[in-house]
Amino acid sequence: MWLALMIGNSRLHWAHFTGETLIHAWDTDYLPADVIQQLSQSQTLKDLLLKIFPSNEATGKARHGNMEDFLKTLSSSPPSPPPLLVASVVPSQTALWQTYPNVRILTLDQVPIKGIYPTLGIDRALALWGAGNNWGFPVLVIDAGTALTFTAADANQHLVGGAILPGLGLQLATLAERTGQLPTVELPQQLPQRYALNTQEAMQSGVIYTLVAGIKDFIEAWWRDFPQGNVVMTGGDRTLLVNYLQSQFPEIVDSLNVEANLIFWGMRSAALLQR
Ligand SMILES: Nc1ncnc2c1ncn2[C@@H]1O[C@H](COP(=O)(O)OP(=O)(O)O)[C@@H](O)[C@H]1O
Ligand SMILES: CC(C)(COP(=O)(O)O)[C@@H](O)C(=O)NCCC(=O)O
Ligand SMILES: [K+]
Repeated sequence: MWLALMIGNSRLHWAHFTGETLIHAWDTDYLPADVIQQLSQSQTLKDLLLKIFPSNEATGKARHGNMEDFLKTLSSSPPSPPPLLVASVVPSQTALWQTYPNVRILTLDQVPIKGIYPTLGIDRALALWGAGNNWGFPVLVIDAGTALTFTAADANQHLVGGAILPGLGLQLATLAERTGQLPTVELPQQLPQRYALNTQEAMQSGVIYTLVAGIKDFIEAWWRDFPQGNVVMTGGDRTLLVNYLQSQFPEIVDSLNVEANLIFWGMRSAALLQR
């Protein structure tokens, strides 16, 4: 067994693999440096997972099923800390994981997309590779994370390019942080009223309606250039975004694939290629 860790700008994304099979994926907050040090001494998988499973329910909520049940099902454990494959877009966080004994850090040159520019985020490259392997190329990946990114590759698995903008959460947070009167606002579960009559809903409306319109525009432009092109959405805000899109442009959602684990598929494939 082995663990994959994708370090994003908001949090850590984990996956537990047995060989090529993804058993379980979950997210946690960043871990303090001393906890990472302790992980190196973890003798069993359960031991290790208990350390990286935060007590805080909200941040530790497993993507699939319940973590407690999952831990109970673990029968065999390896004798030493399990191999850890790390990909990161946060260099200060990557540095903390260098101490882990059985660690491998993925780099951009290990992702077989052609025409990659040197500063492309490895999360974007891995998600693109994972999506193309599963649905086929050409493919456009929309990653609704801290930043929202569009990343596309053509039928020859060559990078077409993409775009980066502040994600849903970041747009709202920036408004609250950089103004004198705007409050902290959560993302609503459903599409709000476009014409809001209070500040919170006005912020939600502005951020959500413009982002949804922008996503629709990117997807339509993609289909003009690549009529057979696939579109895959991932990232922490994917479900909310699909809800919003569904209310306004259901025909777009019909042609959209939504997958939480794209980056892990890319990591699995990159790991296999390196062997
Ligand atoms: N527990 C959580 N912690 C942080 N972000 C969360 C959480 N649950 C949902 N989100 C949403 O996920 C988004 C971040 O997406 P994610 O893909 O996890 O980020 P990254 O990969 O950049 O770390 C935030 O904008 C937020 O709205
Ligand atoms: C665009 C990103 C900040 C997205 O990061 P995320 O929101 O997934 O944490 C990351 O992919 C990155 O730092 N990219 C480097 C610049 C580029 O891709 O061109
Ligand atoms: K992202």
